[in-house]
Amino acid sequence: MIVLALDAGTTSSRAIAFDRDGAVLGFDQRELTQFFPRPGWVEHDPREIWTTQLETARAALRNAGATAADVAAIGITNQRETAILWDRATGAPVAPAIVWQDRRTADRCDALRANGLEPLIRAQTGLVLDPYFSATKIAWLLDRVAGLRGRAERGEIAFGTVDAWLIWNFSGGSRHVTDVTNASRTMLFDIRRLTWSDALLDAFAIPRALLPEVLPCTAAFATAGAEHLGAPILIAGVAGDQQAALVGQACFRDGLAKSTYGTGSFVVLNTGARIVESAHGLLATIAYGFTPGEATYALEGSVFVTGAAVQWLRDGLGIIERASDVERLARTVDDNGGCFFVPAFTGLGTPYWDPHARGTIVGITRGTTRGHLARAALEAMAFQTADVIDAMERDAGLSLCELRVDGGAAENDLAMQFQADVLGVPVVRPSTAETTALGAAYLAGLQAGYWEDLGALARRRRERSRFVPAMPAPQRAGLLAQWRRAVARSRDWEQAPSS
Ligand SMILES: Nc1ncnc2c1ncn2[C@@H]1O[C@H](COP(=O)(O)OP(=O)(O)O)[C@@H](O)[C@H]1O
Ligand SMILES: O=P(O)(O)OC[C@H](O)CO
Repeated sequence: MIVLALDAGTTSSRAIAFDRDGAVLGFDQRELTQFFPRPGWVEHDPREIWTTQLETARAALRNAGATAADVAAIGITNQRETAILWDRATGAPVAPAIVWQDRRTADRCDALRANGLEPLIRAQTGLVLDPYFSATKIAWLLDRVAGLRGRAERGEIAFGTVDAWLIWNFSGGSRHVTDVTNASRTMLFDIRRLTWSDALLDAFAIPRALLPEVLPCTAAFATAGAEHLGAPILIAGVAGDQQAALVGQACFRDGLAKSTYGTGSFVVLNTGARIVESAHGLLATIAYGFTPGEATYALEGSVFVTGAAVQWLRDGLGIIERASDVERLARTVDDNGGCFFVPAFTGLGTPYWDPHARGTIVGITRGTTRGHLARAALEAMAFQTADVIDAMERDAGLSLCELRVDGGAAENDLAMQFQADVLGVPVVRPSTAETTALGAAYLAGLQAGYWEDLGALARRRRERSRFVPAMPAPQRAGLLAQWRRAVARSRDWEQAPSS
C-alpha cells in the first residue's frame, strides 16, 4: 500500500506517492499559470488548480506503478490564504482565485485598522491585519461581483481555501470542509475556541453560510469519487503547506522549528499548547490538530524574498544561468568583501513589516565582483532567517537547539553553512527533500492507520546533512550588526507618488 500526497502550491501542482518508509515511489508536477491583471494583483484559475492537481495525481500513481486500489489514503497540502468562491449548485467558481500575495485589499486593511479592528484580530486569530489573509479578499469579491452578496446570504455560494476547493471537487460537491490550519489563516477563525468567529464575520460583513466545516488535520474529509482516480479513496489528512512541512520535519515538540527556503522563506516554531503573543511581528497560528477541540500552536515568520534574490541574479542581472550556479559563483570569493544585499523587492516581512522598504546593496567598492554579489544574496537568506528566529526566541522565551530546513534553496551548502554560522545552532537537512508532501502523507497515513503514531514518525526521521556552526561569536555578532545597518538603509524608501 502507498499514501498519495497532493501539494497544491503557488506556482505548481505536485503529487507524490510515498511508501511506508517515506520513500518516493512516484512523482508528478504541473506548472500553474500566474495571472497579474493589475499591479499588486495575483490571481489563479481555480479550474486549473483542480485539473492540474487531478492530472498530477493520476500521473504520480502511474509513475509509481500503482492503481487506486493500492492507495491507503490521500493527504492534501496547499498554498494557504488564497480565496476561492464558487456556486454550490453548479460548482463553478464565481471569480478567479485571489492569491495570498495579492495586495488589492491594502486600503481596506488601512481603513479597518483606523476603525480599531486590529486588536480583536490579533486576540482571536493570532494574525496581523494584512491583505495576505483571506478575509478581506472574500469581502472584496462580495462587494465587487454583481449580485454575489445576496447569493452568499441565501447560502448559494461556498468559500474555500485551496484544500476545500479540491475536496469539494474530489467529492463531487458533497463535502464542504477544511482543516484547522487552513482555517487559522483566513483571519475569521478563533484559534483559542477553534470555531469561526462571529465577531470577525460581522466586522468583515461575511455571511457565515459561505464557510466550510472545520475538521482536525486527521479526519475523514471526503471520499474521492471513483471517476477521478479509478476507485474511491479516502482523503484523510489536510494541512496548509508550511504546517505540513513542520509535520514532515517531525517537529512535534515545543521548541522545534523548521525553515522552508523557496521564493521566500517561512519559519515555523512549534509552541505546543501555548499561543504566544508576539511583540515582534510574528504570527501565532495553528501548527496542527489531531482531534476535535484540540490544537498545537506555532509561531510563524515570513520572509518575502530569499530564493527569489537568486532568481534575480539569474534573470535580472544575468550573472548566472541556473539558480544552482550561485553557489559556485559565491565560492569564487572568501567572504562578502563588505557587501550586503537586502532583497526587499516587495518590502520587508517579519520582523520589520515595512511595505515601503526596497532592495538595497551597500558596501560596494571598486573591488566588488559578481562573486561578492552572489555571496551577499546567499547571506541575505541566512540573515533574514536569523532575524525571524531571533524574534521567535525572544517571544517564546527559548533557545533553538537546531533548525530543520527544506525547500529548493536549502539545497545550497554554502548558504546552509552560513545559516548555521549566523544562528550559532546546527542546521539540519532531512533525507526526504519533499518535506511538505511528506507531512500531508503523514497526516493521511496516521488517520488511515498506515503509520502508528507521532513517535513512530519521529523515529523514522533521517538526516541527510548537518551543518555545524563554525564561526567565532564576535565575528557573528559583527556581521549581524552590519546586516542590521544595511536593513536600516533599505527601509522606508518607496514613497507614494506625489499628486
Ligand atoms: N542551489 C540553490 N541555491 C540557492 N537558491 C536556489 C537553489 N536552487 C533553487 N534556488 C531557489 O529556490 C527557489 C525554488 O525553490 P522551491 O522550493 O521550488 O520554491 P517555491 O515553492 O517557492 O516555488 C527559487 O527561488 C530558486 O532561485
Ligand atoms: O505555495 P508556497 O510554497 O509558495 O507557500 C505559500 C504559503 O502557504 C503562503 O502562506
